[in-house]
Amino acid sequence: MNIQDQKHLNLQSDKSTGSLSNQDDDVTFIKESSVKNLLNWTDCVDAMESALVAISNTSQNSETEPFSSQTPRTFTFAGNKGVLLTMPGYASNYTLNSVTGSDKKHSTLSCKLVTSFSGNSQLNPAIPGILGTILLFNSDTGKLKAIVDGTEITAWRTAAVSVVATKYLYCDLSLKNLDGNMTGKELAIVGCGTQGRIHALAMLNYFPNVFIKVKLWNRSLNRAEKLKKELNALFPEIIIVIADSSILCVAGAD
Ligand SMILES: NC(=O)C1=CN([C@@H]2O[C@H](COP(=O)(O)OP(=O)(O)OC[C@H]3O[C@@H](n4cnc5c(N)ncnc54)[C@H](O)[C@@H]3O)[C@@H](O)[C@H]2O)C=CC1
Ligand SMILES: O=C([O-])C1=[NH+]CCC1
Repeated sequence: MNIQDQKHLNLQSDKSTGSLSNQDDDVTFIKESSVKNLLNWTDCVDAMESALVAISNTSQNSETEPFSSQTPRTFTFAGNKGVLLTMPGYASNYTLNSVTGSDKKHSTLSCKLVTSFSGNSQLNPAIPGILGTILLFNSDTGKLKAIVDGTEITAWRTAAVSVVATKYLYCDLSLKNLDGNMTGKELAIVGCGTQGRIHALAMLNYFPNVFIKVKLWNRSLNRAEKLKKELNALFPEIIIVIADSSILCVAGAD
């Protein structure tokens, strides 16, 4: 949303949350930089875990159990330049344990709009190929409550779902049946674009003291080097190496 659009909606800045809210309509706009400040891995993984539980129950008739309703996403092609995806969804009776405890139930009605334009990486300056905007509605009245920049959320939630899968399909199994410990592990990241980067950050932040080494591979060396530098600064105790091939990257990794 550009500045003129914001003025048109008579949005006012809320310094405490970094959000912009239209007091007349009670529509809040949360821009990307504020979204980045609001996200953390514990809450994000918790939310994805709850969403997956709700998604697994589509019966729609529970007063108390989590359930969801989700139509297939639609694809609107903008010639051969890119595509606009619409992703509506409703989740009800879910908990966010890390935020509001296990008693409070939440419901969310929303629609995410995502564009995917592969040429964006060639722009100067480059912008992400995948951009998102999330519309949040009051789930009792259907009234629009918030417009949230969804680019960072889309990146985070994708990696957060991988963390949930790792937690249940790898860590539990590892602790119970495999080698019986969760330290000294090696993480392999194949591809160091948006998703490769955020997956590395998700795994290293959510599972502290688990990984001793991260192996990176990317088709072009410069992106692997950029991520190596970032991870070295954030996790100086972890060995970060660049593998010569994708096969060598995954060889021996956990
Ligand atoms: N960015 C996001 O938030 C989300 C992305 N996705 C999906 O994840 C995938 C990656 O997306 P991004 O990380 O955003 O893209 P990106 O453009 O940031 O990164 C793409 C990665 O793929 C590598 N790559 C591309 N072509 C290759 C080839 N022929 N051989 C080897 N490596 C190649 C690039 O070097 C780069 O590491 C896409 O399929 C996207 O649809 C899914 C959900 C969310
Ligand atoms: O599920 C999602 O949000 C996306 N899938 C591909 C691009 C974004």
